[in-house]
Amino acid sequence: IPPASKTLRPQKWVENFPIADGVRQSPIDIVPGQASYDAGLKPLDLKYDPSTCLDILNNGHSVQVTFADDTDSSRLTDGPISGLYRLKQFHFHWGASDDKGSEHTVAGTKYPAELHLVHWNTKYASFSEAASKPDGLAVVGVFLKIGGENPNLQKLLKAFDTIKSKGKQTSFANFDPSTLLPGCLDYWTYDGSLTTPPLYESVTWIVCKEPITASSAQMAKFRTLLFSADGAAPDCMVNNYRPPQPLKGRTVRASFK
Ligand SMILES: NS(=O)(=O)c1ccc(B(O)O)cc1
Ligand SMILES: [Zn+2]
Repeated sequence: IPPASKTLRPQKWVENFPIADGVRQSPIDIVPGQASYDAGLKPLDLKYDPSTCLDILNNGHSVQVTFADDTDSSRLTDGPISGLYRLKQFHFHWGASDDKGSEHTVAGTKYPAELHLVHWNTKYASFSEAASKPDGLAVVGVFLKIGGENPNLQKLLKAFDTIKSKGKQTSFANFDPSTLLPGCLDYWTYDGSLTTPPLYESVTWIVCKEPITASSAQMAKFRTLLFSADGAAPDCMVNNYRPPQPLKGRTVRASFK
C-alpha cells in the first residue's frame, strides 16, 4: 500500500475532483512582463491580533496555525478585494530540497517554500460557507527564499518537534503573523482556487512580489515533519506543492509598476 503522500498526488486529483481541470485553478506561473499594472488596486490593509492565535497543527499535508475568527480582529481589507476578510489560518508548502517547494512560480522560478495566509469573506457566515463561493476566500502568498536565519520563523519551528506526525496539534499563543510579511507589500493578484482538494474556485490570490528569508537549516526543519501518523511507516512531509496550472485566459494584475 503506497504511503499517503503517494495515493493523492496532484495528477490523480481530477478523478475525485473534476474541477482540477477547471478554468480558474491555482497555482500559476506568474510572468511579471505579462502582468498588467492596475492603478486602481489599493495597498493591502492587513491587521492581525496575536491574541487570536489558537494552535499549531500537522494536518497530514502541511503545518497550519489556526486563528479565532469569531471577531474582525485579524483581518484583510482593501488590496484587490471589497469588504472584510477574516484570517482563518496560515500554512506552508515546501520542497525536498531548496531548489523547489513554492506553488506559484515567477517566470518559471521556484522558491524553496511559500506561506499562505487564508482569509474568508465576512459577507458569508463562516469559513466553510465562504470556501465554495467565487468571492469567498482571499489568500495572501509570501515566497520564502534562502538567506539569513529568520527569527520570526523560530517560534514556529520550535513547535515542530511536538507535532511531527499527522493529527498532532498543540496550543500556540500570541503569534503575530505580520512578522512573516515582507517589508514591501507590492503584489500580483488573480482569480484562482484552493491548491489542494477540494480545489474550490473561490480564491482571490494576492501574491507578494518580495520574498521573506529562511535559512537552509530552517528549511531542513520543515522537512522533519511527517505526512504519516504516529505508528505508521514514517513518510517525510516534503514536496507538498501543486505545480502551476493553465492560465486559461486569466489576467494577472500588478499593484506596482
Ligand atoms: N493552499 S490553499 O491556501 O489554496 C488552501 C487553503 C485552504 C484549504 B482548505 O481549508 O481545504 C485548502 C487549500
Ligand atoms: Zn496553501
